[in-house]
Amino acid sequence: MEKLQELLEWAVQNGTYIDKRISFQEIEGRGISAVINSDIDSGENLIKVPKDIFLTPDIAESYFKSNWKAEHDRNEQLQLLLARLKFEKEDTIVDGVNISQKMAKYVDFLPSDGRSTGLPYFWTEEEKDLLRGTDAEVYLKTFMNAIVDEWYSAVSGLEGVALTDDIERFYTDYKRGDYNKGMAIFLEQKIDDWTSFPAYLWAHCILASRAFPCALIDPSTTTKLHKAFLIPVLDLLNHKEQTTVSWKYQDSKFVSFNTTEDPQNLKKGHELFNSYGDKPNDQLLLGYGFIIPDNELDTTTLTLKVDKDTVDGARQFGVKLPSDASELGINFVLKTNDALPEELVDFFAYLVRLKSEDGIYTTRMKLEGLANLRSILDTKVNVFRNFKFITSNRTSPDVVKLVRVYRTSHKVMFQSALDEALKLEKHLLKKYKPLSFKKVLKLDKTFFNSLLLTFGVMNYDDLVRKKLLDQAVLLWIVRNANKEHYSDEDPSMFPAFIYDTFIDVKKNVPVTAEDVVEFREIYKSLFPALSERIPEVYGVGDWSPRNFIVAGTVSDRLTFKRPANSEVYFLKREQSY
Ligand SMILES: C[S@@+](CC[C@H](N)C(=O)[O-])C[C@H]1O[C@@H](n2cnc3c(N)ncnc32)[C@H](O)[C@@H]1O
Repeated sequence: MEKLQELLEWAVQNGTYIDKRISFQEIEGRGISAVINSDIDSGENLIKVPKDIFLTPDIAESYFKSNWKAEHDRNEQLQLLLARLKFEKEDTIVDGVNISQKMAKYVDFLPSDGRSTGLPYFWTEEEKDLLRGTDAEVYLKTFMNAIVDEWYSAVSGLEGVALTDDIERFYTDYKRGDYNKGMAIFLEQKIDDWTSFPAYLWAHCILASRAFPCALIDPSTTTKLHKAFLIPVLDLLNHKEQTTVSWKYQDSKFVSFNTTEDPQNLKKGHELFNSYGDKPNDQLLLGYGFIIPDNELDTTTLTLKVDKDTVDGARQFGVKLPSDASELGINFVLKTNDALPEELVDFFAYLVRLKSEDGIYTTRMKLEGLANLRSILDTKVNVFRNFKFITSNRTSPDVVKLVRVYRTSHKVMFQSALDEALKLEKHLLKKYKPLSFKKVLKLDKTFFNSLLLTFGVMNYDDLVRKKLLDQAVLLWIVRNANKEHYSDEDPSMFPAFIYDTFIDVKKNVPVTAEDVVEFREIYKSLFPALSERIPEVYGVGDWSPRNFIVAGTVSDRLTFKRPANSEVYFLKREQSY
């Protein structure tokens, strides 16, 4: 708190304006926070910070000048300058100004070490393990690798700064994978070299969690939103989702903070919030070290790996894949308010399409695809549900609590996707009202009796239990093809689309040697017994093995088996909307 007071006094002495109705205090779980002392009815100009105390990339550029040899299109220079200000005892002079002295109160106030930034880069290995299998785990590794490379490129390109052996060794060992485990121990050491990786990572975390976009003060950076600068005091405000604020660069002299938050939320005792932008929990966790329970803007990723032909084929078919989709992975983003994106359903439909379904999404494809998607989502939910939290004296209760909420929010998103997939399946079945095999058995009493007599099947569930469902479907498809031979039966029992598909397949699809092998056993288990026992059904028309093979293809093309209850439906080949 003493450092906070010193920071505020310094800022005010240097021209900062802080509305008297705001004070700063520590709030459990959020650190320093801005609290309202008396009701605010208009949120204009509550804080104004003069440009003279900003820490900008320009200052960093002036400091490094021609000594800087590396490429830099991110925040490398400012991060390195900040690391120097924090961890180097010698003064840093920029264009004759002693920046170390000038910014001392600000730099002293900033978290004293990496761990205190709260960002997961500085978590213990045991804490990072708690993120296993989540998007945050992937981001953490990917970003850490990128920051290491960015740092090494920056420091090794610094003219006049000789890198220590330790630095060189760290980089080589890191690249070899020696730090895959053990990074935490390395990062726990006291930082005493401003060019070291821990110093740079600390500075990266400070910019990630406190900086503002340069575009605010420098129009030339409007397309480079990652370019950042620091505004003392304004960076003391915490974040609230969907709060409406604005920062204005007035007369190119100072940045003001303004809020149009509902005055009900600006009453005495409330906290004055900033907005860090609309962010899902992964971004909040990686950038700020906190997350929002029940975050309406949350997202999770379902990553699928398929070969290049499938990625290209899906695109050609018209599936709207994410732009970065490739054979390395397709990342489908599931959102809290859009748990089951259409393109994900389309992609799964595409994966199960048959040659005969080229060009359109049939209802069968949609239903079959959904069934497969549901099984993947179900696995995801179970992985989250069964995750065991291993805690020890190397896992802080705060981190455990945070990861619990994070993991729960992801489990909930996968569960919502699963619920949506089930709803969509029900909706499609209701909309297209396909003929169910259960209904067929009710209508076609002769056929059902034949199953009763030969297999002792009493009802549909019996068929499923005795694993005779698939055979029964094939038998009925062949019976349907033989419909002209059943003059006593009601012809409306035999739908034309199944008959027509049968004729079409028989005419156009060649029988392969594999087909013969596949159907031989099934056929032998049924014939000639069936035709001998129930000749009125199986002794008329064509019950040859060939027709069985054709029925197999017809079944592939026209049926969908609902995983929840093994109900089989016959679906016309038609576009699903
Ligand atoms: C820009 S600083 C805000 C000032 C900060 N509270 C401090 O003590 O200096 C951002 C940091 O504040 C904390 N923070 C901001 N908003 C928060 C929130 N809604 N919940 C929890 N922590 C929050 C996080 O530690 C974050 O990294």
